[in-house]
Amino acid sequence: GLPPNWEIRVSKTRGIPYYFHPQTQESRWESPPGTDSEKLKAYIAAKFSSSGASDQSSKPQGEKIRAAHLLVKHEGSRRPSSWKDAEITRTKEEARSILQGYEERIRGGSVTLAELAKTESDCSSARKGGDLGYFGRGDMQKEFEDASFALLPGEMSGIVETASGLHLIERIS
Ligand SMILES: N=C(N)NCCC[C@H](NC(=O)[C@@H]1CCC/C1=C\[C@H](COP(=O)(O)O)NC(=O)[C@@H](N)Cc1ccccc1)C(N)=O
Repeated sequence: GLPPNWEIRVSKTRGIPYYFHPQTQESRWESPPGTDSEKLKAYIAAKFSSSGASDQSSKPQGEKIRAAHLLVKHEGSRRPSSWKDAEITRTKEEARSILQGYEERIRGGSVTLAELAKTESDCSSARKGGDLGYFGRGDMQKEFEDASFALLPGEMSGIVETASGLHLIERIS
């Protein structure tokens, strides 16, 4: 797979995959150092060969993936309320630092995303450890979809922002 926080995206102009690092906004054609190239080559082949041209529009429509997420909402969320909190008043920056703490603990191996999501996620999927089941393109908000589909199974995203709030996403399959 890719080193953490790197994503694979498809260049709209050249229709080929490139590597993107959301936190630094860095993008590059060649894979970042630390990439497990055998696994990545297999992933790219699987992901882009079936659709011929690698642009997303010709992607087989049925492709579904399964992912879990941990959502921390904030005062600017489209629905600042959840099973945990009738009225969510934390700021977006407070939400970000909370989620950064969770991300460090998960990457450090002391806790899993599913365990934290159960008690901490502001999404109703918390009761299932954040598991959203299978979904395809067009089901989720675009930022969430793009981040999820760029993950290899077993990989976790960095912090992803949607109108719902801030998420950590782990692709299951
Ligand atoms: N499986 C699907 N197709 N379910 C429809 C998803 C709708 C989609 N949702 C999102 O994109 C975000 C990312 C993941 C969760 C989510 C938002 C919200 C929380 O944010 P809020 O809406 O208060 O702003 N949780 C949900 O929707 C939950 N039903 C997800 C879920 C819960 C339990 C089991 C399965 C799925 C959207 N297009 O808005």
